Amino acid sequence: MTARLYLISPARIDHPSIFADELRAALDGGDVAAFQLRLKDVPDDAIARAADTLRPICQQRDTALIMNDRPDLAVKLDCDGVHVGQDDMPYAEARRIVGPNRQVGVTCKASRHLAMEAAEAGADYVAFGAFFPSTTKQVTSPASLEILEWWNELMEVPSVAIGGITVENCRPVVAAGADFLAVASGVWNYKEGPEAAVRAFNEIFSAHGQP
Ligand SMILES: Cc1ncc(COP(=O)(O)OP(=O)(O)O)c(N)n1
Ligand SMILES: Cc1ncsc1CCOP(=O)(O)O
Ligand SMILES: [Mg+2]
Repeated sequence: MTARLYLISPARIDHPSIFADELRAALDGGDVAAFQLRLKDVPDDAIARAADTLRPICQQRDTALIMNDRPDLAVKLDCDGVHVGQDDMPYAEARRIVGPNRQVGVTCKASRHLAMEAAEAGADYVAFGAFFPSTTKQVTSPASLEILEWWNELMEVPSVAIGGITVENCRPVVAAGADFLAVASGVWNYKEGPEAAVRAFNEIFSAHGQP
């Protein structure tokens, strides 16, 4: 399977209707499997405004809308899933809140043990990282490519690679077998703009899939 892009939102979206144009442009650049609304320290009503504006854009393009941290808001705002980290809540609690029909992804940092645990419990994907220094989040768990190779060899549950991934540095992550590359800055701050970034990532994914 070739890798796919998992887009992470900027940490703040102060004007959802302006950001909507940026998101549309990014998604026009090519395939994006998922878009995660990751608004940190933002009031619920602002998260709701952003979700309501961005949901139809994701739906039109078959991009799953994933809520970060908050399974309650994933349900309330009709998202396709939720992502929870080790400091947010246990997988089982997130699953109980969202039910069986929404996706639950779990941060597993650089830990084989956390990933096995999450997969056995029923997570829809496990996220490993950080693979590179990130300007979006302080990296506390540097991950190496071996964990992706090991996971890809042994397990069916999809893996997400995250942390400082860019068009320029992503090739070894793709080659190591990551199913999804989760990217924030590498898309929003790409020198030629988000649409060009999504196009460039997809060109790399397709080239890797060629015999
Ligand atoms: C796809 C994906 N992977 C990892 C994370 C990080 O989650 P977490 O450790 O809970 O940190 P915050 O993003 O909440 O700051 C993620 N959000 N998405
Ligand atoms: C949320 C998160 N978790 C580990 S690194 C990271 C930030 C991802 O953003 P970027 O692609 O800009 O490094
Ligand atoms: Mg979190």
